[in-house]
Amino acid sequence: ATIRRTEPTAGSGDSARRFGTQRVLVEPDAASGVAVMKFKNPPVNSLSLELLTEFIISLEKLENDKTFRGVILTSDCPRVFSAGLDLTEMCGKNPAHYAEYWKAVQELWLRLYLSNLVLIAAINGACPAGGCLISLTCDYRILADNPKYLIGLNETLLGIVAPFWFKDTLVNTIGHRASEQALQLGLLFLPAEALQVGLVDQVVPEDQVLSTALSVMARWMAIPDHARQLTKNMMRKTTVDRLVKQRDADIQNFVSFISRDSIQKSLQMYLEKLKQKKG
Ligand SMILES: CCCCC/C=C\C/C=C\C/C=C/C(=O)SCCNC(=O)CCNC(=O)[C@H](O)C(C)(C)COP(=O)(O)OP(=O)(O)OC[C@H]1O[C@@H](n2cnc3c(N)ncnc32)[C@H](O)[C@@H]1OP(=O)(O)O
Repeated sequence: ATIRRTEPTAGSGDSARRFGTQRVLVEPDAASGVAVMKFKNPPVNSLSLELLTEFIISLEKLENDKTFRGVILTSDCPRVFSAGLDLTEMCGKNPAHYAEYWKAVQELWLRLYLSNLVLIAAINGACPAGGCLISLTCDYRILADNPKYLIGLNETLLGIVAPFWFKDTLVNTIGHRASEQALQLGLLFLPAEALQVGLVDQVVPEDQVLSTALSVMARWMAIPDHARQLTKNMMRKTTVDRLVKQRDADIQNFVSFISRDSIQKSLQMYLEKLKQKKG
């Protein structure tokens, strides 16, 4: 994927400078050590190969810069946090493309789930499937209180299956029984339901999502990094290791599953339905 970096905006010092790429805007505040990362892949922030690649690059840059200890993930697109994996990357392409795409999805999850940074999701829009997965990798989730902003792993509604590491991430967050129902039924939760089941940690009015994320961040930043990071590692490493041990097999599984005629048909029909919704 070709990555175009954005120029820093004119400002009065580091904290006023923006950086990032075409699809991932980064607003750093060096003074507080917190950066706000905004996905900008209109119309719905679908996780295309380009967006995944730019996300990984931007995250790596922040991880390697000791100035930053916390990142808030949010959307620059109105009403959608992320529509999840890009269905056009999984439809009508060849096995080599599917393999490359899946490797990038794995890579992003691995980096996010064990990130040394404090990650907070400021969920300011709809958050299905892969979008929900991204938020689940964070240490804390704040969802805007809007009945249109549904969140959940809805893969079964598309006729596909959430991979085991999506499932593990959900189980680690809301527990086994709730995950069993949520995954099989492909549940998309309203904000109040998401809060009740523990899928998000707070639901706040839409105009307070970012300010709430910043004040929650201050609390997490007050904890010494080494102690917090070791604790996070202790909680999450077993889950990560499961995928690391079988990364290639997981790619092969994905490629053969997604290449099936029946799965391709389901995905095409789902995409068609999304397009028809407008007309
Ligand atoms: C047993 C072995 C198992 C191995 C594992 C195998 C397989 C598992 C693989 C993957 C797991 C999958 C994870 C996923 O994330 S799949 C994606 C699921 N996403 C969704 O279901 C969301 C679909 N989108 C929506 O519901 C809505 O778009 C929205 C996000 C609620 C926003 O609604 P809004 O009304 O604002 O927009 P539109 O619906 O009009 O959409 C605008 C435009 O965007 C296109 N689009 C929407 N979502 C996607 C997407 N995910 N990918 C690509 N394109 C998308 C939509 O078609 C419209 O396009 P148009 O051309 O008409 O403008």
